Amino acid sequence: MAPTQSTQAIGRARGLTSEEAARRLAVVGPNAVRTHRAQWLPVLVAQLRSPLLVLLAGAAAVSFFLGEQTDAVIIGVILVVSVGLGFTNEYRAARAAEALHSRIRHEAMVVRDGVPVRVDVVGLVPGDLVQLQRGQVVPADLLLLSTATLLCDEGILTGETAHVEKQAASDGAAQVAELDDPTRAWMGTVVVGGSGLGVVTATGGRTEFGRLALALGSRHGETEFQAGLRRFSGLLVIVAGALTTCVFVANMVLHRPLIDALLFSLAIAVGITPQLLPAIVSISLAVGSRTLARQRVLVKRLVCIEDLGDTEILMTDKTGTLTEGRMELMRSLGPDGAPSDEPVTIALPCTSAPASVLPVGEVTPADLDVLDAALWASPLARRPRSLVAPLRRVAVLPFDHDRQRASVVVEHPDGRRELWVKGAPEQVLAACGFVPPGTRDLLDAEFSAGGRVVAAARRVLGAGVGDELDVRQERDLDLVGFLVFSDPPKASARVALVRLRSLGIDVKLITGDNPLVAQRVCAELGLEVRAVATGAELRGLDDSALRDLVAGTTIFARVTPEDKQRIVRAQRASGFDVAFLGDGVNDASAIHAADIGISVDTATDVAKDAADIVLLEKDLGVLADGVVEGRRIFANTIKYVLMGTSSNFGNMFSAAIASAILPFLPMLPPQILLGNLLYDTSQLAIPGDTVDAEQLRRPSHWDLRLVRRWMVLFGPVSSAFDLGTFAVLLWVFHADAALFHAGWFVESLATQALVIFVIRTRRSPFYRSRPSVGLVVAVLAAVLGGVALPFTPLGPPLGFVPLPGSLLAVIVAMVAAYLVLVEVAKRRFFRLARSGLPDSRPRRRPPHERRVRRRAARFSSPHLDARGG
Ligand SMILES: Nc1ncnc2c1ncn2[C@@H]1O[C@H](COP(=O)(O)OP(=O)(O)OP(=O)(O)O)[C@@H](O)[C@H]1O
Ligand SMILES: [Mg+2]
Repeated sequence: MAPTQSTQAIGRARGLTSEEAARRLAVVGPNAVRTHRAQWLPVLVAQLRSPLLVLLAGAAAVSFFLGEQTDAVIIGVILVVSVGLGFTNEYRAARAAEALHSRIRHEAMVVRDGVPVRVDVVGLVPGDLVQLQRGQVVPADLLLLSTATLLCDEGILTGETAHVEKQAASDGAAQVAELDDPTRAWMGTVVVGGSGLGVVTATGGRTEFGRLALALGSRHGETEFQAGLRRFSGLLVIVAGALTTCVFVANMVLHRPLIDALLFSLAIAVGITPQLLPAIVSISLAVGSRTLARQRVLVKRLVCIEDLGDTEILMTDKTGTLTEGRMELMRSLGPDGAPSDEPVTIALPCTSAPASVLPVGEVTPADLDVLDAALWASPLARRPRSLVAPLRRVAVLPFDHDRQRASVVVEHPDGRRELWVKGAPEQVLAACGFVPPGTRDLLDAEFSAGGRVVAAARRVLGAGVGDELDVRQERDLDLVGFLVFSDPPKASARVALVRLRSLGIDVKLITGDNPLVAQRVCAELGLEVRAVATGAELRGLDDSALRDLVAGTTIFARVTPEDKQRIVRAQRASGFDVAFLGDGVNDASAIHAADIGISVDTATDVAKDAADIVLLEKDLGVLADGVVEGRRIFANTIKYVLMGTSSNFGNMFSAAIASAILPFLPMLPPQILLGNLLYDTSQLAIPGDTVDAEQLRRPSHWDLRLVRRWMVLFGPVSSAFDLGTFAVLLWVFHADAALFHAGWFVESLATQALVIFVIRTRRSPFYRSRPSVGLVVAVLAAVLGGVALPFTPLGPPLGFVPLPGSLLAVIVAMVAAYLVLVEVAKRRFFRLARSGLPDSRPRRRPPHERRVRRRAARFSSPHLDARGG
């Protein structure tokens, strides 16, 4: 356990001076458990970590000393260029990720030089005085100096869902802190109620949370997409390993020179493995994140873009997303529906502003939430404002999303005390002693009109009663009336909903508001509602009943934060990829529970923190753009994968077979590597390729089985074709080794590079889909370069001779025939794939680990020593 700061700190209500804070920061380092600085060394090391490259370099070195200098040098150059290519692309992407990270700031309220200032959480040092408020993530381990009904959710540390009540430390505070010590607030936990002030005792890696986060390692958890990539690479490694071994053994049996056989088999293995896959993915993501940033979507981690593309169900809140979110008080009504000032009067002091903001007249908009701010600003509140100004607020029980009420004990100048309550009408009526007949009908009519309705009620207290206020006192109230706020549907949301539907995304509404209001909003926006459920209906259900209900329901209304989370879980449990969009404290746990958590720049800390994606604007249209971008990236990555598993793979496979049959090696190791390099370079244009509109219409999913079936079908098609080429070369052109090498080099490069035009689209024939200019240029350049090579001065050292015109003509014809063959096979393949083939979904990561990682992203610094001690 961390040693506590001396209790003298309690006396230092002025906090640290800026100089002292800077001095301490220099000593203890930033308050971070991660670094997001792009570092070139690890990127380079990752490039070199491929055992294949190391083996190949080793073998080349050996052959250098055995006298094969030219070969060895050529291989060396090709390897350096390959690694350089991967490195520059990956590093550029890492820089893009760094830039992205710096755009999302996390701050805490800290007292420095005697005044409260906002400080980047990374700059906190032991001894800093930190203010805590509902919705905040505790920015460091704290010893609490004062609290006001401070409640923390420590689930991130303890795994328990119960909220923990905190209290201020007395002077003789224990020197050793235990996790269950109520006078401590721990970094990474969430303030769910009340407020407090604490002094920082530990930062960064020395906090409880820091230890937990560091134990997980600094790498981010895999997303579904990355897991898919990893399994795919694993598949290829196995295939490459088996093939290489066979080739090597066969060549040994044929008494070929050891080094030649080794170099040849290694070159084949290099040819098969998709070395550029990581680079392709990184470029796609970096380009995608820049595009998204322009569309006002910030992605916390690059890889989340692809998961965004997976979205099948979007669960969203109402206020500000489907509605304008700019509230205006329209009416203040008595219980009978007649206009009355009284409800406004009662409601005004029931704000979440701390009780210390006294008298009531001094409440400022900064202390208020949207609804309360609208109330205070309303012209209808002019007279009531002067009525409440002389009142004293004795005690406050702030609004919370579970009970959906706010209460306050007010004292009149003559000493009379009253309990004033405002909140969701259902909740306030439940606490009223008598409800006049007709009131519920009045209420339903107001709800159906779609506005936000809040009820006000009161109870007279005995003299001197009410210094302390708790929930049990919210009873036997007299209903005073209702406040009706307008919150009109957003015009842009209608268009966005249509777009989301056309993307195959099912939109559902989860709100704390009344079901009739939710229905009205959906009706106005044209969102088809299958069924409506309220939080109360869900609470009695067990998991499987809940899952069934959630599956068929569009609107979930009057839900608590806990309900929101359960709904998201239940929806995911039926196997769908669920995105959740919300901005309040009450949304944070649901954001965490979703596959893709989405929040808004203006959201509360916790919501923003829990999110993978932050919208600079709360707008569904922007989100639809993000989904499209995610799918585009995914589609392009899959193109590369399918490419790598068809011709490229087939060519290497035929070379392997041919090596066992031919009297000479079918291609020399440097030639294989060079062809591979040219091919790879042309593939670097894939991330910028266009994607057919129909491919963007469905959620994207990794389907390893599809890839495997593709490989099994197209590998042999390509190989069969190669064998045909061999036959032509040997028996028609009577090629010797050099001519054979040159002929097959050109033919294999042309087939494997050009086939992208067939594979990149599911349309048939392929020319009905237009590729990007960049791709066309890159592929043609690679192929023409390959064809020209034997005619250049580079030809002879590489072991090529110029091709006769007749052979070139035959190769052109064969390549054309090959493309037609693949086209036909492709059509059959996708027809088969469409019928049947249930999706095999990968297992998901344990949610808790994911939460720790997401929260750790908050405590990230661009400095290398970020791990702090
Ligand atoms: N400041 C407040 N004081 C009193 N009652 C409030 C206040 N804010 C909201 N309410 C009541 O509580 C209900 C639930 O509000 P809450 O903010 O929890 O819903 P929400 O789930 O965030 O809704 P949305 O989906 O619109 O964002 C509201 O419908 C309203 O009746
Ligand atoms: Mg909300």
